[in-house]
Amino acid sequence: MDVTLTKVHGSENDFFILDQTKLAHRLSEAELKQATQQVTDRETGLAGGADGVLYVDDSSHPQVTGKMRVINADGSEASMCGNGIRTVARYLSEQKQQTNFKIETMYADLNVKQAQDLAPEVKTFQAEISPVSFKATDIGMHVADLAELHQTKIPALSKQLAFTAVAVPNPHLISFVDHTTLLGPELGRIAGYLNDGQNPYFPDGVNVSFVEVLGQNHIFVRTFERGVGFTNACGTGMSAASLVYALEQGGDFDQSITVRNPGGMVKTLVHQTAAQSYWMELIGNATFVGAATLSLADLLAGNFEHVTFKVSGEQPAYQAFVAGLK
Ligand SMILES: N[C@@H](CCC[C@H](N)C(=O)O)C(=O)O
Repeated sequence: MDVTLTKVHGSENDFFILDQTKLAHRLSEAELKQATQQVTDRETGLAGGADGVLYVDDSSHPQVTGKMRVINADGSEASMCGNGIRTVARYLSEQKQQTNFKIETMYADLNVKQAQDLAPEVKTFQAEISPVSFKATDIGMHVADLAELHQTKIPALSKQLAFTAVAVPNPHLISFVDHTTLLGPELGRIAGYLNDGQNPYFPDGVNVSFVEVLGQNHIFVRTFERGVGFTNACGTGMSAASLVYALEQGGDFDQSITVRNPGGMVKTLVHQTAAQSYWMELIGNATFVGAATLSLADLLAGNFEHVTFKVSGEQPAYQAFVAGLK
């Protein structure tokens, strides 16, 4: 039996979409992990590898169009993926002929919709990012018995940098930095340590983002992701960074925030619904790079010698969009 994996990206945070509803039988939990580790490997994987695999399935929830599960490159499961959900939104939109619908994720059924293209021929979708929590118990954080972490130094990590931790609902640690620090080695050092599985602060790991303020409602976010490492962009990280920017650094609620990243640019909106109750909107490209077809046996064996890869032709428009960013 043949399987098709669609290679996609949001801000060059790249994934394969595998639609379980098209298979004769659903992959087991062990197969999901095995297939993900094999296709994502940057050296030996499929079509240059990827940051993870987005598994699409039917949802049993009423009024929900489909379900997304996110498996990181290392085989761990993430509760959400902001760049990924836009590409799954586009995939389901084309499959089901809908433009405004809900997708089931681990903790919430999230609203998604087609948005105005960010640039010519750059298909764009927007997604609700929620639920938000600052509670240490929701973040998996153990820092000096603190119930929450806001703009606080953790001397074991850095004597200079202050951090805020938030779950959206996957866990994020955010620090506002200058340009030199944004591009320097500190992010890799700190995030590498916090994702080593041994440290006492985030035993299950955490996505770590450094943020530079470029102007009013204009930020740059660089992220080291749990379960992956450095990625070109992290959608939930950019949403979390936008929220912390609005709360701590003078960013505006309910107004478009431009978020640059190493792979391009997205827009976010941060909303407050009640005291300490927030949600965000993430708007960005949902680009299909191409489609790989191979046998299920080869997928599970990690044998990519007999793959047919059909290029979509969308990537030049995306690259022109990035080249035009100021
Ligand atoms: N790249 C994603 C986040 C993927 C999950 C993350 N690695 C985690 O383990 O929480 C995004 O765009 O949000």
